[in-house]
Amino acid sequence: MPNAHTVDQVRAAEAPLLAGPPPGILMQRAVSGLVAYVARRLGRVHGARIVVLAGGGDNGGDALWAGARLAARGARVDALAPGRTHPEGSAALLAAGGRLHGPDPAPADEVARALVGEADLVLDGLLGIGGRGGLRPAHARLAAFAPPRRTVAVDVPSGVDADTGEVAGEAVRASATVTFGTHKRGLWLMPGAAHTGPVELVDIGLVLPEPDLRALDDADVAALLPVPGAASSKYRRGVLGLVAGSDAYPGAAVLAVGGALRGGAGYLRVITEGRLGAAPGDPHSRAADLVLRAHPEAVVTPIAPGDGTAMLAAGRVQAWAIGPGLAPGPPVRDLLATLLGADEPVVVDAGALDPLGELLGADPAVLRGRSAPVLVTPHEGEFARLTRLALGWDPRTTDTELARDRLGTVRRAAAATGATVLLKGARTLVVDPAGAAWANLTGSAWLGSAGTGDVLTGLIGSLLAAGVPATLAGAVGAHLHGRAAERAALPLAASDLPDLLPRVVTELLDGETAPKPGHCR
Ligand SMILES: NC(=O)C1=CN([C@@H]2O[C@H](COP(=O)(O)OP(=O)(O)OC[C@H]3O[C@@H](n4cnc5c(N)ncnc54)[C@H](OP(=O)(O)O)[C@@H]3O)[C@@H](O)[C@H]2O)[C@@H](O)CC1
Ligand SMILES: [K+]
Repeated sequence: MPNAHTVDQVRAAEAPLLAGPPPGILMQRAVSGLVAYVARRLGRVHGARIVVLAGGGDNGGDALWAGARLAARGARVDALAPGRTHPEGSAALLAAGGRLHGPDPAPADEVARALVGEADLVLDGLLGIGGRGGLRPAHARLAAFAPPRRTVAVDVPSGVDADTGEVAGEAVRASATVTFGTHKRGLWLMPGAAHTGPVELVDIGLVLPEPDLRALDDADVAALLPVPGAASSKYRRGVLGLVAGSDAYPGAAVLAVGGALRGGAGYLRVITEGRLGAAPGDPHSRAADLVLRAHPEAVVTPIAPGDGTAMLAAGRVQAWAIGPGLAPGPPVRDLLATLLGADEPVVVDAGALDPLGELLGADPAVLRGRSAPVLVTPHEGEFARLTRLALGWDPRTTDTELARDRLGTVRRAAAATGATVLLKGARTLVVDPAGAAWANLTGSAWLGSAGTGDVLTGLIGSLLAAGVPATLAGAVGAHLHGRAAERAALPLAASDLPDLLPRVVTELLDGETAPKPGHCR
């Protein structure tokens, strides 16, 4: 299981190792890992042109020492220093035949631009975990010169807050980040996570405490997946009640059903909202027709809008998912209130999120009396609306807070509402009311298209129905959903995802997609 720690946790873990002999051992371990990565990436060190962006702290020290070792192996190394430099690092570089530009006089922009333009690789050692606030102007100017495809960030892309992922002003964009000891939390949190490229973890021998943020890898997900055994039956594997689809939005139900079926639900009851047919007891809905045409294995019950009694009468379930393709309004609020009154786990998405916000606004304790969890799955816009309705947060402030401290903001929302919050996005986060948090490391930017969230809701609902605890159901669902997206033909459409899940699950269970140690995308 990959883990991420806060800067304070890293500092505390480093302290005993820094206090003991031999001096500088941690930095030399870090440098060895960094040089090994660079050599592997370049293929040939001798004759390669390397530019080091060297800040004044130990992060600059790492980059300068790496530069020295690469220069000793025949690379041409130029270091650009916007201020004072790490004394031992710069001395080592000069002794190995490297060149140091700056700090007095400061390297001219034309010189920096020319060197960086010719470089095979740029090592960003401007700032690491000791950085505070936005980059200072001289650092920011150099950061702007770093070419994203040829830049490797040392520990953290400079300008990205290592704790929160905040990017205040200019920040290096790297094609990869080599980080030391553990993943820094900010590497997994947007917007900083967009600056890292793949992250390579170098073990420097830290003994670390419980992580502040976790991620699942393929092996974790394979171990958590509910797999039927000899004693399984369609009921024992879990019955999901999926409330999705209306006459206005029937397609969302089809997508959610696809996700649910490929999530392994043993039995799927689909409740669609429609108008009542001509004869009493003859309800009819477009969503029901579409679902049955696409997925004949689903058992579909059309109900009149807001008819909670008919919804519950569809049969017993182990978990509910509600929202895809529903238009927010009083009928959905009634259905949701009915589900909250029953004590099964519930996934709340899309058209059921505003109604949940209203229920929470009217009674902040509405989720506290339940023993079964409620998992909400908003994207950023829906999160801002949900927290406005439920908690009275100003949506503009919420947007700012999400950019400043995404994890902290989601933790506050989960704690205040009593819901487990899955915030969808480039690095989906899942946080339970007690603050336990997972970041999802799979996926592709192509997932940002209509309908992909409906598939995710069905998938997570299936996992909940099979008995996977809510936070893990969210994290496992997001992982599988992301892996499916990585395998999609491009451009991806949401309806491709359910059909890609069987291959993903098969590979996971066969152990074929295990990532390289320490590597996350
Ligand atoms: N400790 C260890 O054992 C190991 C540590 N390792 C490495 O050390 C790194 C941490 O090193 P660090 O603590 O020296 O911090 P780091 O980020 O290099 O520089 C901080 C200095 O920069 C300045 N500054 C601050 N904010 C700024 C801003 N916005 N814009 C511009 N400048 C700013 C400020 O200096 P000031 O000018 O204020 O005196 C501050 O003192 C870590 O990321 C890893 O790479 C590895 O070798 C493994 C072993
Ligand atoms: K850096």
